[in-house]
Amino acid sequence: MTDDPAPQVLIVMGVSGSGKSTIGEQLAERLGWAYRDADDFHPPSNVEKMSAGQPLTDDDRWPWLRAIAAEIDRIADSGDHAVFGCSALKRAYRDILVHGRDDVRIVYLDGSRALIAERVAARKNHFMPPGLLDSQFATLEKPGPDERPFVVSIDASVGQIVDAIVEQLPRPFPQQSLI
Ligand SMILES: Nc1ncnc2c1ncn2[C@@H]1O[C@H](COP(=O)(O)OP(=O)(O)OP(=O)(O)O)[C@@H](O)[C@H]1O
Ligand SMILES: O=C(O)[C@H](O)[C@@H](O)[C@H](O)[C@H](O)CO
Repeated sequence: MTDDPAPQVLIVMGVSGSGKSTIGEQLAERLGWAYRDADDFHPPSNVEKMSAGQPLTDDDRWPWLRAIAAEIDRIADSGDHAVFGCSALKRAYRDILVHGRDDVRIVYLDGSRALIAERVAARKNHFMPPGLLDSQFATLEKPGPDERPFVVSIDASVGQIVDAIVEQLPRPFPQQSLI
C-alpha cells in the first residue's frame, strides 16, 4: 500500500516500567535494527530531577524531545533503521518526534497501573523511583487512531509481545524476508 510504507523508525512508547527498553531491545534484535534509548538523551539535570522523585515538566522535556527527533530524522533520512524506546507520553511530544513522517511509527505498550507497579517494584538498579508512576499515568495521553499506533498489551511474555508487534507491521517488511 502506498500510504503504508515500511517504517524506518519505530518508537516504542509507554509509561516508566511498561517495558520500553526490554521490548525495544528484543524488537530491534528481531528486526536486525539498532536500539536507541531516549533516556540516554536526557541532560543530567533531568535524570537528577527524576532520581530525586520529581516528575519532569514540559519545559524539561522539549529540548530532550527535539534532540531525539533530530536523531530519528538523521537515521531515517540516511536509509537506516532503528527502534527507539521513549516514553513520549503526550500527543504533543509525539508530534515533535514524528512530525508527520509516515516512515516513523509508534508502538504503544498498553498495561494496567497494577501490573506496571508490580514490575517496577521488582526492578533493580534503575534511577526512576516507583513513586513517579502516578505522575507518569497522569501525564499519559494514549495514542489516538489518527496516530496509527501499533498497540500491544504488555500482559504477556516478552517474546509474545515482540511477535504481536511484528505481526502488525506493514508487509512486505524487508527485514523479515531475510529470516
Ligand atoms: N513482558 C514482560 N514480562 C515480565 N517482565 C517484564 C516484561 N517486560 C518488562 N519486564 C520487566 O519490567 C521492568 C520494567 O521494564 P523496562 O525497564 O524495560 O521498562 P521501561 O519502560 O524501559 O522503563 P523506564 O522508562 O523506567 O526506563 C523490568 O524489570 C523488566 O525486566
Ligand atoms: O518523560 C519522562 O517522564 C521520562 O522519559 C521518563 O519516562 C523516564 O525517562 C523513563 O521512564 C525512565 O526510564
